Amino acid sequence: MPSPRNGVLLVNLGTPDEPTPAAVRRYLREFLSDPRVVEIPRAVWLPILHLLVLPFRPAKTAKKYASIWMNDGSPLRVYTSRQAQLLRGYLGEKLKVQAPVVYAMRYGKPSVAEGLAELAAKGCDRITVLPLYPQYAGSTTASVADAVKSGLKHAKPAPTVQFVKEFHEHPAYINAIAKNVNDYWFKHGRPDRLVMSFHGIPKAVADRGDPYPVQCRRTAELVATELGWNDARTQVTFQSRFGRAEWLQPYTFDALRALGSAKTTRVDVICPGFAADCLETLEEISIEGKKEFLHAGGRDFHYIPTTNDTPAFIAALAAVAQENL
Ligand SMILES: C=CC1=C(C)c2cc3[nH]c(cc4nc(cc5[nH]c(cc1n2)c(C)c5CCC(=O)O)C(CCC(=O)O)=C4C)c(C)c3C=C
Ligand SMILES: [Fe+2]
Ligand SMILES: [Fe+2]
Repeated sequence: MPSPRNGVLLVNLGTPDEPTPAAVRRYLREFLSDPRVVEIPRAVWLPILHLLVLPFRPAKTAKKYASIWMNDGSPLRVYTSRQAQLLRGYLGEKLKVQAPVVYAMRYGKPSVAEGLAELAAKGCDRITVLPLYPQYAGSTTASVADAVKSGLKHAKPAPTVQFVKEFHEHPAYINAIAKNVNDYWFKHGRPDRLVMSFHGIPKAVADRGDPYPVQCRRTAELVATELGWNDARTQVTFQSRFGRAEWLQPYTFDALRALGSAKTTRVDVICPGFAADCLETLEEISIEGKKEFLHAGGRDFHYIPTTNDTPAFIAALAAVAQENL
């Protein structure tokens, strides 16, 4: 019997191929058609999506993507692909675990099915799927699980799959976030207030039992404690509200405006729920959030880049992957 061969599949959300309305429309069509993402009856949602969202939103969103685009493409893709490459090296050299690591995107390319096929072609029959979402949410994590299930429908023989449901309180993850903040503060000094901003979800979804907000608050508490800032200087907020329904509160922009009005001298913002910098951090927080704070009367705004390809975060991914190999 040949020994089983491990492989790791990192999965992130996905991002447009180009910062153009057409590419953004393709991306949003796939993303927002997922019933895990918009939990309203299809007969109600699909007409709204096709008549009110897809004709208008892509042009606006494409401009935002253009403002953060990197030489090598969308930041989310650039960092996710670096994470896969660095994790492969880390597992092999530091942990002596020979396991191919590939990345996939839940929406767009390379798809989860393609990632699974690539690992199968490398001879992997035990696959650890590591969604790059530290906090579990139905709209993100469970949607990756759906894609894995359908991606393996025709696999013969199907590999054994270990699915990482969450790592929101893993010590190596908490350490990577705290170290990133401390390194930043060592270079740039400390703020008066630290805002930890997480992507929101609809309040109704949370009320139906999604563990996401509890996990976000747990992560924030652990990071704050690690920093010695588990007190009134730190606050947790939720960003990226989509649509008119109520989302998790407090909203990040409201909090930034309130801090500005209170003449807070300096605010630093971190986004611990994002494994990679992306539109939601680089445009919404670093550009728009800064404007909100400064226009309201704040003086100094710092967005601390997320952990991206920092060694401590790669070590955290390696620890999480290894525990699930
Ligand atoms: C980190 C976890 C995320 C959760 C939870 C999440 C929920 C969620 N998102 C939308 C709608 C949109 N999100 C968009 C972008 C986006 N979202 C996440 C992460 C989470 N989303 C990331 C990493 C990104 C950035 C992608 C990139 O290319 O950089 C967008 C697209 C941009 C836009 O048009 O505003 C939408 C739309 C919903 C509805 C939802 C939960 C119900
Ligand atoms: Fe989102
Ligand atoms: Fe947004």
